Parts: sequence; structure tokens; C-alpha cells
Amino acid sequence: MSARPRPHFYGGLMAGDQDRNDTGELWSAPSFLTRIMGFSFFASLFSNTYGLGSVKLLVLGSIIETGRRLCQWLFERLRFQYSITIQFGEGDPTYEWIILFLTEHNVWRRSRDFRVTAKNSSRKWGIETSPSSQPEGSADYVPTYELPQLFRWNGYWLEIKRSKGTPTYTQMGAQSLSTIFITIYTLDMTVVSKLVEKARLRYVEVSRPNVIIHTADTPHFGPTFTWNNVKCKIRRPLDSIILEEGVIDSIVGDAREFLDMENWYIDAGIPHRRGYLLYGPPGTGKSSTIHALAGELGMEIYSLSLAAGFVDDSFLQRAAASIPKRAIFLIEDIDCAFPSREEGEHPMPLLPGYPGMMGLGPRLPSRTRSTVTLSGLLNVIDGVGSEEGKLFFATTNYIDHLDPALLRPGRIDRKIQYKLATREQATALFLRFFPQSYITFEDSKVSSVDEKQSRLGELAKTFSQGVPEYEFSTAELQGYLLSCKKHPEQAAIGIGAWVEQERIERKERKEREIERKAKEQQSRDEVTQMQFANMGGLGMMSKRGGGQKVGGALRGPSMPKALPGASLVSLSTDSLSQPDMAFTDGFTSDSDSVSVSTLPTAA
Ligand SMILES: Nc1ncnc2c1ncn2[C@@H]1O[C@H](COP(=O)(O)OP(=O)(O)OP(=O)(O)O)[C@@H](O)[C@H]1O
Repeated sequence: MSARPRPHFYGGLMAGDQDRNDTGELWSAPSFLTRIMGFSFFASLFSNTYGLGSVKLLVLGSIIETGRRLCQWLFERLRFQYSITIQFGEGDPTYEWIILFLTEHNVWRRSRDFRVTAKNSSRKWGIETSPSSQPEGSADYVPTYELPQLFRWNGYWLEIKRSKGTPTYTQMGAQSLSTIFITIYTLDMTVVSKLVEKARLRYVEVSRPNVIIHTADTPHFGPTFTWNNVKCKIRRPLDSIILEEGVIDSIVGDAREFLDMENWYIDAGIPHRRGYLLYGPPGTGKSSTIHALAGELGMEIYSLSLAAGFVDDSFLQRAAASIPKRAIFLIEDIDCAFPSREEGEHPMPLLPGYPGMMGLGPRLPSRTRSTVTLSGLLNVIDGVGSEEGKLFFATTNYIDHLDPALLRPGRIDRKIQYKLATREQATALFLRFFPQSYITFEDSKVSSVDEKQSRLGELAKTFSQGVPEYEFSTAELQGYLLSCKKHPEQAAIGIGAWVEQERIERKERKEREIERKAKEQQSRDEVTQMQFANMGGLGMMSKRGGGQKVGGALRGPSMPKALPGASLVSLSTDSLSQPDMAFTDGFTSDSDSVSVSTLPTAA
């Protein structure tokens, strides 16, 4: 008798045992499994010790894994029930507060991963590399904050995690915005608000010597709006702004009064907002005034340029709505939201949408125009985004381009004109530029403080007399003074020659500008001719007087029925003798005036 292998127990049936089924057919356990379940592999496992060992391991592993998952689930449940998690999205002002707070609490001290960047005005929360409060050297060491961190604050355990957002691809490259998650092991919501408020107060305190300027440099379409660039500028003293007597004080006084009277606004049912428009030639101190004011009032600036291609009505709306209370909302060069006179005179000669125009001729250079509409802008100024103690500031070099609707009180409450420098301003600028302690006089007899003072006064007078009133901006005069730093005598004596030189250069620039405009005009006319020719007619268009009217002649068998994007309102019919008038169908807009005469169709 051959030794039978030791049978293995499986569901009451011995592997290797033979038995008969109901029909009397002979079958064995493995063949049963094979036939009934089709698991010959498992069946063979039970037929040897190695197989059984594997199964035991499998079962054990499963139990351990199930146990682990159960613990994790229980932990998550407990955590969910006995903790509060808050999120801070990059781009929201609170993100800045919390990052500073965590950095100051040394939360990232165990970080082993740093991004090193050269120090610049962009705000970065780098770790301190020296015991002093000032980070050493000319680089910032910013932890990449990848590992979750645990720390204790006010007797509570806090767990910090940071997740990197999915990258957004923009013209400026890929950008991913991260989110900080803080889990606080408490059920008391006041702990959360205390933490956030503490972080905010600390942020305000740390930022005090600086003016914080938030800008939106790239488009982002997340749940929180992205003021994705934060810059830090040293606060500028108010008296460094040289304007006509009393102007700066009146702006500061007005803004202070507005901020202090919140309750009055609420009681009177008037939206708590105030709008200022600073207008005047470039370099006269408009932006500098706003920065100095922000420093004086301890407010942050949220600055947006409407010229950025991605800024449209909805972006503007979200931008304004995400500005916190007691902040300055600044729109620089607000006129770029509207066509300039010059653009109005010369509508874009290429008419997009007309099939015959595709790829025709060069696109002419034009001023950057915003995609923001007037109604979109007015909505933002009127809407929630501009309430809650926000100061709205706009600057422009061309107040005439602005729609009267924008300038009405309630939207713009104060208009402040900036002018080119007066002699008084020139004197003040000179004295500010040459503080006694920094300068050396060529005349060695001038040594005492009083002598220096009176000599400086004389030089300032000479300087200002050499400056013609309302001809140069303060920025231009500052540029000149910078060329003779520390040498006031040289600056005072040389001003006459500089003024003459500037006048010559200006004249040359003007001539070049006229030449450039003439060339632009010429190429516009050429493109217009090409377009008309392309529409099947023999088109001849010529500008008359460089103004609104275009005079010319059109003839051809198939005059265009419509000219998408173009407009035709005044039609000279003097020489009309053919039924070619049909081509005027579809010219509906009256924004640009085109005068067209038709000639008899060529035989
Ligand atoms: N009134 C002023 N007082 C002091 N500094 C001035 C004044 N005007 C101009 N400056 C100096 O000139 C430079 C440019 O000034 P700023 O940017 O404020 O001019 P702006 O009127 O805003 O010009 P733009 O219209 O081109 O924006 C700054 O360095 C500023 O210090």
C-alpha cells in the first residue's frame, strides 16, 4: 500500500479523499473545487504545507491592514469630532498673516528643504539664519514647508500641513498656489478666531515700517482671488512729497476723517467708501502721494493695472471683493479702460471677423487698451468691493478721457490736480535734496551750520529762478539733481544749461513723434485701401485732415454689403450715380465717421 499524503482539511472534505456523488460518479476534493469553483490554484495551495503557510500570512496581513485602517478611521473620526481645521489660500491676505505667524513660531525649524532667492522687495517669509532679528546676507531662505508640522500654542496642539495647488499656466509661466491647513485640537471656535486675530495684529505690527503693496500679476480663477504678488516698500514720509501748499495735508485729513466716521456713514445710510482721482502730467507725484498716505494711515495698497490683458470685468469684480477692510484700492492709469481721443479718431483699420481681411497688412501699433468695460468699472466702484472702509484711488494723465459717469460724486469724491513744478516746489525739492549733513561746499569758508544753511538758501533761490514755472515735472527736476548729488553749487549753476538742453531734446522728440504719427497714418490708409480692394471693389480711401472724416471713392461690381466692425454714418452722395449704394447696408454704428463717395462702376 502506497503511503497516502496527509490530507488537508477543507470545508469538511479531505483533499485526496475519494467519494461518489449522487450519480455515483467518482470524484475527489481538488477536482470538486476545480469543477465547482474553478480555483485549481487555491486547491493546490491546500495540498502542501507551503501553501498553507502562505494563506496564514495572507490572513494575518489582512487582519493587520484592516486593524490599521480601522485605527486610522477611528483617529480621523475623533479628529473630525474633536478638532477644527482651517485653510488659508495663497493670494488671500490671511495667508500672509498666518505665514508670518508660523514663521515667528519657528514652525518650520525642522525643514530641510529651502528655496533660496536673492533679497528683493517681494515679500517672502524666510527663516532667520542669524540670532539677530535681521536675516543675514543678501539671500532669503524660504522653507518649502513640505512636511506636516506639529506645535503647541496657548495650550493647544496645532497641526500644520501645506498642500501645493495644481499649477496654473499663464503667460508668465507655471504658477501653483498653495494652501495651509491648520488643525487645532479643540472644539472652541474662539480659539480659531483668537489665533487668526493674533496673526493679523502681528502682521500689522511687523509691516508698520513698510508699505505693503499687493498686485495681481497673473490671471487666476480659484475660489479665492489672487493678489499674487506682495511687495514691501519703505514707508515714505509725508513731507517728502512736495506739492502746492496744503494739498497733501488736505488729502490726509480727508482720508482720516473718512476712516474715523464709519458709524456716521452707517447711521446716515451712506456706503462707507471714498473715491479720489489724482490727475495730471507724469512724474508729478501722484503715485508717491498714495504710497506716503498709505504709510501714514497704516493701510495696505491693492494695486491693479487695467492694462493687463487678463483683467476683465469679472476679474476686476473678484479683485475688488477680496480686498480686506481698511485698505486702499488703487487703479493706476484708469484712462486705459477707455479709448483715447487719438484712438477714437483712428479706429483699428483691420476689421476682425471679415473673412477677406485675414492676415491682411500689418497690425498697427496702438495703446494698450483694457478689456474692462465702463459699466464693469462703475459696478465695481459702486458695489460691495468698494465699501467697508475702503479708499478708492485712481490716477490718470488724461482726465479728459474719463467718462463723466465715472467722475460723479459718490464714485469720485475728490479730484486732485497735479501740475508741473512751480518755483516754490523747485526750492523745496532742492532743500530736501541737499541736507546739510551730506553735502560739501566748494567754498571752504562755508563751515558752520548757520553758514551752510544760509548758503543753501541762496543756492536754492538761484536754482528755482533757473526753473521755468509749469514746464518740468518734479520727477524731471529730481533726475537733474541726481546728476549732481552732494554738489549743490554745481546744481544751482548748471540748471540754466540743463533747461536749454532739455528744451532742445523735447523739440527733437516732438518732431520724431510727428514723423512717427505721419508714418502710422500712412500705413493705416494703405491698410484701409487694401481692405476695400479685398472686398471686391476698387477702393480708394484717403484721410481728410487727419480727423474724423474719411473721404474717398469706391467703385466696383461687388460693393460690400456689410463691413463688420466698421461704421459709416455720413455718406456723401454728391457723385452717386450707380446703384452701388447697397453696400452701405449694415453700417450702423455711429462711433466713427466715414464719408464715402462712389464713382460710376468701371465699364
Ligand atoms: N511732488 C513730488 N514730490 C516729491 N517727489 C516727487 C514728486 N513728483 C514726483 N516725484 C518723484 O518722481 C518720481 C515719480 O513720481 P510718481 O511716480 O509719484 O509720479 P506720477 O505722477 O505718479 O507719475 P505717473 O503719472 O507717470 O505714474 C518719484 O521718484 C518721486 O519721488
